[in-house]
Amino acid sequence: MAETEGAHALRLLLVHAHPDDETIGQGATMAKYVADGRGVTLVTCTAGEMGEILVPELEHLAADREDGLGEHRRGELDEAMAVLGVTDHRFLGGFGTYRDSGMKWHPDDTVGHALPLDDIHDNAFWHADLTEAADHLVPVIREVRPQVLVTYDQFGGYGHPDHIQAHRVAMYGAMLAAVPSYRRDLGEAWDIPKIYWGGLSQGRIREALRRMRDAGEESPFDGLDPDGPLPMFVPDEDITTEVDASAYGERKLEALAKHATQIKTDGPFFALSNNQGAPAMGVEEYRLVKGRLGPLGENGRESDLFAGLDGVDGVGG
Ligand SMILES: CC(=O)N[C@H]1[C@@H](O[C@@H]2[C@H](O)[C@H](O)[C@@H](O)[C@H](O)[C@H]2O)O[C@H](CO)[C@@H](O)[C@@H]1O
Ligand SMILES: [Zn+2]
Repeated sequence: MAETEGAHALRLLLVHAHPDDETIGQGATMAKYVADGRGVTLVTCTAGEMGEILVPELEHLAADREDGLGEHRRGELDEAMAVLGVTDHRFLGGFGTYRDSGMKWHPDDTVGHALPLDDIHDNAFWHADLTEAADHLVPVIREVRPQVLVTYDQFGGYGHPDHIQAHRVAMYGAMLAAVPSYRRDLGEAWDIPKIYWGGLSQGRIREALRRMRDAGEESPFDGLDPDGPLPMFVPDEDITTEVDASAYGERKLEALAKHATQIKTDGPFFALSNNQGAPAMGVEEYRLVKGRLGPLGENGRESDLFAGLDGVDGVGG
């Protein structure tokens, strides 16, 4: 059961598609801001019912058997959020409203992103009505009144249909929530001052892949050439913000391990982290897509998602 946030002066809202995306993308940032006394609210759009199951003794939960993976991943998410200290996490529209769409890569390159399996469920998130889904987010935005929203880019990061849909719902919901005359029954309008898309820069992934190659480690990204083009990652020049939450890198790894059906702790992903060291896992990158950048560091990037908000409603000073 989500707890309503206390009166935090600074509040972050994250919108993600499946349990585990939040920790993979922003787990260290979430832990840092909770520790800094800021409000952190997570909205997850599906329960990940169609995911793979990396734990053999849980294979009976698969969608084509007992179809119990969504409920199990709800528990994994609870445990991961407990590790990060996040107490306010909700499912869009309530648990089970939207279902994981599954994924397969479309054979036609012009589509460019994964498409769900043909026989997906009626309430698959990919087929959600955008306004209906956004209307589940509007009251959350108007209740939480966040200064910062984080979601995916238009490609959903790596092209998963639910990530793309979560991006659309988050961006459209933020726009609708800001319109005073829109659905007054859903609360008083709130215009989120800063919106970011999470991302991983080509520079950081290239450096990590080269380090693993040189160390003879297996790469978690099959077939990626560290010296070749990396179009599925963000060009360095597009990254505006780098949150150094390296002090929470271990916490992030601990939370990732709670998503045990999805992430192997003895797999190359953890090897990547072990190779880089947990602190490196705690540096998380963002693109500011709405609002004003705060002060830039020597790296030419902003270091705090809440920077540059002076004088904005809800922020002291
Ligand atoms: C990180 C993420 O978004 N995971 C999704 C994704 O999982 C992939 C999927 O199961 C694919 O079939 C596997 O080969 C791949 O290794 C997985 O990462 O898609 C799932 C189904 O929609 C989703 O539940 C999972 O959270
Ligand atoms: Zn996902």
